[in-house]
Amino acid sequence: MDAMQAALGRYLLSHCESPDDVLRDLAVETEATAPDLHITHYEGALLSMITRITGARRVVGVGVFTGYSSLCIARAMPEDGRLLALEINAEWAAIAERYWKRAGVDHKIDLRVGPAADALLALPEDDEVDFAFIDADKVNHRLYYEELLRRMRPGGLILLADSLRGGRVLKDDCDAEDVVAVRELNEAVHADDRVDSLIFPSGDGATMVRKR
Ligand SMILES: C[S@@+](CC[C@H](N)C(=O)[O-])C[C@H]1O[C@@H](n2cnc3c(N)ncnc32)[C@H](O)[C@@H]1O
Repeated sequence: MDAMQAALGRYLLSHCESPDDVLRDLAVETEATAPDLHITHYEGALLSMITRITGARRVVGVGVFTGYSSLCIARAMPEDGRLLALEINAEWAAIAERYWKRAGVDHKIDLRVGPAADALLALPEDDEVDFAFIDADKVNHRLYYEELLRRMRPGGLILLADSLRGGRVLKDDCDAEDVVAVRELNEAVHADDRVDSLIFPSGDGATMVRKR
């Protein structure tokens, strides 16, 4: 990252809602747990903003990790909103639960520990999801996308994390499994006439998808 990019990153952070003590402590504990997996505070603030703008009450989060994104979404949901939070790793999910409780949003979150595919396939077909944030194992994002799209209400929003893979989606000779999966998903979403979509360059890129 060059100096201008780093300075702009700090500028963006200084112009969004600041993290409170709960988010700050969670970031510190997360950094000590698995430094490379967590979302940034800027991305968390963006998730809060999207949740507020859309007024989402039925939300699904795929890939909880230690709970930063879920906490930002849950705080921004109305009191009767419900977030179905899916995470395969019980140790990380336990950290998330502690911070959700401390923030007073645990009553809004239904945590399921196990493979996300199992939980999504078990959801009723007529479910009316308003907003879904998919940020888990990239090779399965296509499956999560399809299962959630079937359950979104028209006008509902899906946000897919990490759509650029650090620029490796551009490198045709890169055949890493996650990069190939994301590249194929980007093409499939772009060609999908059930949705409007665009990739925007926040973090590692994110695809915003609106069901028609
Ligand atoms: C990039 S991290 C998510 C970061 C998170 N959104 C946050 O707020 O910081 C990806 C997460 O997906 C989880 N994951 C990977 N495979 C999964 C699966 N099959 N089902 C559910 N969760 C999975 C990982 O354990 C990890 O916690």
